[in-house]
Amino acid sequence: MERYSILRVIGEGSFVRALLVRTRSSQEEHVLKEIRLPKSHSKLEDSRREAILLSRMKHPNIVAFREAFEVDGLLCVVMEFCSGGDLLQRIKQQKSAQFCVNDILRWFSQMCAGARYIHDKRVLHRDLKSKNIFLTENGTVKVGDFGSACILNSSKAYAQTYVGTPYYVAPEIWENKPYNNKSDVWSLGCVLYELCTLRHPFQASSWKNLILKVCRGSYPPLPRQLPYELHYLVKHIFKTNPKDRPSLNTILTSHRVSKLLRPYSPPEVTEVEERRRPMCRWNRDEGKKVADLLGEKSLIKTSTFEGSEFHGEDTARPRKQWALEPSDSVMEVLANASLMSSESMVSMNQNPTGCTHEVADTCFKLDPCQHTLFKGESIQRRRWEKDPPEELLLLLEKAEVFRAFSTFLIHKAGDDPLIGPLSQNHSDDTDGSEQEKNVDEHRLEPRSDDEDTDFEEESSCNWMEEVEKLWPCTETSDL
Ligand SMILES: Nc1ncnc2c1ncn2[C@@H]1O[C@H](COP(=O)(O)OP(=O)(O)OP(=O)(O)O)[C@@H](O)[C@H]1O
Repeated sequence: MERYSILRVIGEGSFVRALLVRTRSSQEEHVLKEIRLPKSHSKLEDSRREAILLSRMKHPNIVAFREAFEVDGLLCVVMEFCSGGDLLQRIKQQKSAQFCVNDILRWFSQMCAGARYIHDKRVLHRDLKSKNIFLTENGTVKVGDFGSACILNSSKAYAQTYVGTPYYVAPEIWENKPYNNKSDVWSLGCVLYELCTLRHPFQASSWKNLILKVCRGSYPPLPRQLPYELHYLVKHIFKTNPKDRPSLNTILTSHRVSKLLRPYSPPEVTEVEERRRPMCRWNRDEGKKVADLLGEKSLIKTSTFEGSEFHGEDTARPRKQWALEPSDSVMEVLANASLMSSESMVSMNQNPTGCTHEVADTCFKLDPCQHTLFKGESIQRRRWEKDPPEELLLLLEKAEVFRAFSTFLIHKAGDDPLIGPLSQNHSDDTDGSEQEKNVDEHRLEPRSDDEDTDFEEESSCNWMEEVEKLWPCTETSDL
């Protein structure tokens, strides 16, 4: 501890204190998080999780870990200081001025790159929200706060309780279904929506309405002036069935929005993508065939008088043409050129079912009874129930809003969950939800992304139990 001098306290909760410190040797500023260590062994391990997980993450879009140590019953985690503050503060600073599209794309691309790295390590963050996404001095986005993260297929006991923030929690969590990488995607979708609108996508004055809206994927549409790709992405991310949601890898590489995001990806990420893309090379025979064909095409073209029609001239202008045999240099270039394999064509032009977008669109339109035709097969699409369990809704209906305040303890924060950090006031006139459903069903309707669910936590969390614990006086016989 003597290696650091404390500059100021930047945040304080019941168990955690965040300090801005200066490292005496280098004079660099860092954040030192002091976490009060619990007495019980299992909870002790939980507390160490953030330090352990953070120490394993090395990525330009993840808050860098420096060191961790224990002293006087405190776990101290020292990490990079992001002097630009968090995204929530940044959004609030805007007041009502919208962000420019470039900023939205840059930040979103970088947070996806950071979160994809986490998923690649089979870790779920589980508390992605604008408050946990930081900006450095030069405007780089860093995903932080791994206090709620979990390693997949780890302790089932931990998996029983989903630690999250209600505004950002995916429908499958409320529906008591297994959560997976797509649940983090939902949360990032909420952050993206906030960047686009400066509002939460799901806003309500009661728990029941909040959960209903989330479970129906019902949110006010994005401003029309935003690019079509962003509309499409948000709609895709807020699919209530996680299998229909794209993974972060899809978003960054093969989604309609990818080409808009790519210029903003950190160079390291683009390089990794290049390495992931299988490289195929022409062999010499194939190269010769293509070169021959090109040669023929040139010959055919040269039999017409280029430009005469357009310019109204009838003078023949001879074009350069290949000799009958393609030159050695052409053969050389073709032999070494990378050929886009059919696999990468799929990622560029097709959805993960293998249909091109046009074909898949047709499949979708021809398919009112939820069957998707592909390669002559009829594949039954699985669907999730539309609404959360009736039992849960009845419980929530009985719960008074002020009790919802304590429910937020499940999510380890102290604010009223129904006054989100961006909520203007407690009441919400958008509780009526159906009209908020996005329109343009055919154009924007994304298709199932089953193969894209990288991994899934085996045990589901049990919200029913959590809610019942909070409202023990509720007579279950009344339900
Ligand atoms: N690496 C960092 N760089 C800059 N500020 C940080 C960093 N990490 C945390 N902070 C800030 O420190 C404060 C406390 O953060 P901390 O993660 O302890 O709790 P919190 O975000 O307030 O609560 P929660 O437990 O809900 O995440 C917050 O204002 C946060 O923005």
